[in-house]
Amino acid sequence: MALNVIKTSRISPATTLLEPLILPLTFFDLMWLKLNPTERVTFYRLTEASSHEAFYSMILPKLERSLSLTLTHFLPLSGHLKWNPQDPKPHIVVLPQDAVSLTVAETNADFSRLSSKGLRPETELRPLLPPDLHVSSDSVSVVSLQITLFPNQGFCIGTKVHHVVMDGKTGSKFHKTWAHICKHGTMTTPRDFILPTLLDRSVINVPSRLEQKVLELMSDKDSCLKLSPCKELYDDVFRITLDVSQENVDKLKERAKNECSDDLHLSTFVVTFAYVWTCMVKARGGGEPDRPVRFRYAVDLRNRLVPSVPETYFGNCVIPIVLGEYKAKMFLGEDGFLNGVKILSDSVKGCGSRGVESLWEQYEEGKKNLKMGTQVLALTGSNQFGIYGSDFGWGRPVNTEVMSIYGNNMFSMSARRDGTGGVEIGVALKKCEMDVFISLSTGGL
Ligand SMILES: CC(C)(COP(=O)(O)OP(=O)(O)OC[C@H]1O[C@@H](n2cnc3c(N)ncnc32)[C@H](O)[C@@H]1OP(=O)(O)O)[C@@H](O)C(=O)NCCC(=O)NCCSC(=O)CC(=O)O
Repeated sequence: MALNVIKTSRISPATTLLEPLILPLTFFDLMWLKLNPTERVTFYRLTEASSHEAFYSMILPKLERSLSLTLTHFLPLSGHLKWNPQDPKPHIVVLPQDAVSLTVAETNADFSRLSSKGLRPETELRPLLPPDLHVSSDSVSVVSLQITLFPNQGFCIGTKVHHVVMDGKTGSKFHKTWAHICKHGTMTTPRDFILPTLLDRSVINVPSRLEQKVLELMSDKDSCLKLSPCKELYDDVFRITLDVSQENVDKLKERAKNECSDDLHLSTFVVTFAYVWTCMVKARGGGEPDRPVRFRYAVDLRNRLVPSVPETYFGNCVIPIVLGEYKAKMFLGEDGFLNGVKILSDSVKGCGSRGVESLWEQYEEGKKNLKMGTQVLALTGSNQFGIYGSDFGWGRPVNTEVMSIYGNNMFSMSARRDGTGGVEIGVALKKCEMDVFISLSTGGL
């Protein structure tokens, strides 16, 4: 696949910032200081009438103008992460001249194949992501974007976002706001993403000692702005999207109910996560049944804190939940699915009743005690974000993929494109494990 970079521009917010905007990182932001950026690609099909010329004369200028307008509501995205030597913690700073880097590229690749849900090599999708976040001696940018045209077929928006600046909920709101402004030319307020965004950090009400704890665990100050080295990308990693229909979700819920009389929290999230994790453990092989496995997901605390955090809050309000250590054999047998459901059901129930400090302590302990060789299966994204609602004026996305799961042990979740319930699960695995995963996951439904 050939990729030709046409231009790289800097898109600034359509507002005049008279003074720098300084946003201290909260406990929930600091947690993600060392994490690799969240990466996503989203594909849009163009109609036959949208020629190559129309893309450059009409579509691209519209995308650029609406991005600039959107950034006025999401100002921190054009800024940088900085940590001054005299400050106890880092902050995001937005200077009047700051802008977001937008790369425009063209490719001769087959749009239909790359944007399909079928098996695709990871290496063919990664060029659709923008260049890495710009790191200088004392700061790092927080967002990088790329729009790639597939002439006469469609285009793709690739994003890299430093997780310290926003979580998945704020991120999907950004994407949907950009789409809405592009389609309608203005920000009439749709019900599901109320503007303006709230930058006030005082709405995050957690014990102040937690910030110190997270800083101790996450960083040494000298190297705080360097992200962890990227995970190695193997040539033989493939990606697939597993479509779990509402009917299949209902069957999984029914199966859990029939196998267990306990009062379980049987949500779509719980049953599909448990189902996929048993397939992932089995895909690794049953040769070492005593090997340690862990599971990780994030919980949104906006409605679980007291007082709750307004829906309009811009930033992070999620905390990772680590489940384990378990032995692989617990998920290899007939009762593997039910074991997963019980663990997750208890965990989700606990998120509502346990305080933030207790959730943090569990995570901290897990991070410190991680044994070498543990298979950590992590879930990213959520079926509650409605990411397929981002229509820029040329229809809903044909596909959207979280790309930062290439590390071979992560998978992503979103609601399905057609809005008829169920979920999509994005998986990236080495080919040998992928073959087993496909036969197990499709066979079991
Ligand atoms: C902790 C959770 C994952 C748990 O999700 P759940 O869907 O299980 O639970 P929920 O409380 O939200 O409730 C919704 C579902 O539970 C059902 N439900 C509620 N009470 C129930 C009960 N007593 N018994 C059975 N079902 C019940 C509802 O009908 C619905 O099901 P049904 O669904 O079947 O209709 C979620 O609450 C959450 O916080 N999601 C957001 C996570 C997030 O933000 N992730 C992104 C992290 S950042 C990231 O990853 C990076 C990035 O993306 O950029």
